[in-house]
Amino acid sequence: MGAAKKIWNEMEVAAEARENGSTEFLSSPLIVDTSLSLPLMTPRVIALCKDLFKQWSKLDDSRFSVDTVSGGITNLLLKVTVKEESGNDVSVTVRLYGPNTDIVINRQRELQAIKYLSAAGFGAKLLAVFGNGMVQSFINARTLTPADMRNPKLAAEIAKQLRRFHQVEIPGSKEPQLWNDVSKFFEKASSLKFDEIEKQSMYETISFKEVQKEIVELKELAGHLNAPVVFSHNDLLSGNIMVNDEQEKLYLIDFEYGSYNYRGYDIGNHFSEYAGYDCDYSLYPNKDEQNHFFRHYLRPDKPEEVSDQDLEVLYVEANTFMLASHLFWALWALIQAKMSPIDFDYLGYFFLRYNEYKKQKEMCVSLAQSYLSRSGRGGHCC
Ligand SMILES: Nc1ncnc2c1ncn2[C@@H]1O[C@H](COP(=O)(O)OP(=O)(O)OP(=O)(O)O)[C@@H](O)[C@H]1O
Repeated sequence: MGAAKKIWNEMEVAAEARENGSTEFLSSPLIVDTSLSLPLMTPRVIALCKDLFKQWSKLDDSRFSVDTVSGGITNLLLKVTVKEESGNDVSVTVRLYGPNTDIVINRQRELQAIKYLSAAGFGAKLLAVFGNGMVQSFINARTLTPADMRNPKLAAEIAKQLRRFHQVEIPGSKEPQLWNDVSKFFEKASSLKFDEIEKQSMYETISFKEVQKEIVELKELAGHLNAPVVFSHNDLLSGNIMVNDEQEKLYLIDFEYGSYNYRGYDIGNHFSEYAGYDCDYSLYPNKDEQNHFFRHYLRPDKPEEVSDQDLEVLYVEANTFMLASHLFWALWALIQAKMSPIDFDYLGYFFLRYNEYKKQKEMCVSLAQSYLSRSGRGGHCC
């Protein structure tokens, strides 16, 4: 391994030192223009890597290769591979934040979370930050498909990992952020103006009075559940879960939306993602599939010993907060429709999520209400 291992070790040592709070992140003020084509962007990414990692500063540019890993709907992710003089390759990922994403993503919150989550063994290691992005270790694993998530073995592993994730303690306020975020999104989403006439007229069909009423009622109902609050991932879709099949190792990645939140929200949001990229909500997990997940979440060591009562509590939480996740991503989509330069039908996505919310509302609300009346709580709710 020689020099390659040395460079890697130096990067990891620096990253670990920062995780222990002993130094700042490696950082550079450089910004890489995300509107450039990959060939034009490549020399700038190489210059950035040389600026950040002094061990690479004297290497010839021909030793670097830069490829696109994913142009997600939020960021651009690049893989940079450096060929060592010894012939060994070292790879890192360079994540370029999408323009205007700081409106929906709290970058300070994300960096703080990465520090502690990565120390607890979650996700990729944070190696450095720069003007409009961050450099992380490259994970050798495949990304899950939506169908993988309902594979019983993988679902059990996701549940187990999510339990561990929820046990990580992140310093700072432990207040659940869901309703703060929804309310911030609502403020922005309800006062947009689109230049395109078609978009503006579609936007004008939305009744924000109705949306606000839905938010207030759901918040009140959910409040009666007294749901446990944990540090949540909040965006556990298949693209944010990777698996190395040989090592049977599962990775939860991308903590952009992570915050203290209701555990049921994280799980309900994850279940909504069974719908996949085509948003086929008929793929939402049935009660047996949900219970399988809950058993492994609640008792990874003895899933069969979870009581019916504990299963019911989590079932009610997950399916009530699933409604909240539709509202959250619907409002998020409206903001993106205005702010994001990415060519995606965000306005259409608002309607997909909001209509699904309306479709599921009655069933989920009556599930929660009948649970609350049986358990003698929340007498006058809703
Ligand atoms: N450290 C990593 N190593 C290897 N591959 C990665 C790494 N991080 C992300 N990926 C791959 O890149 C894809 C996109 O990553 P990520 O979700 O972080 O980007 P994103 O821009 O936030 O995407 P989206 O907005 O669509 O959620 C992942 O699905 C995964 O396949």
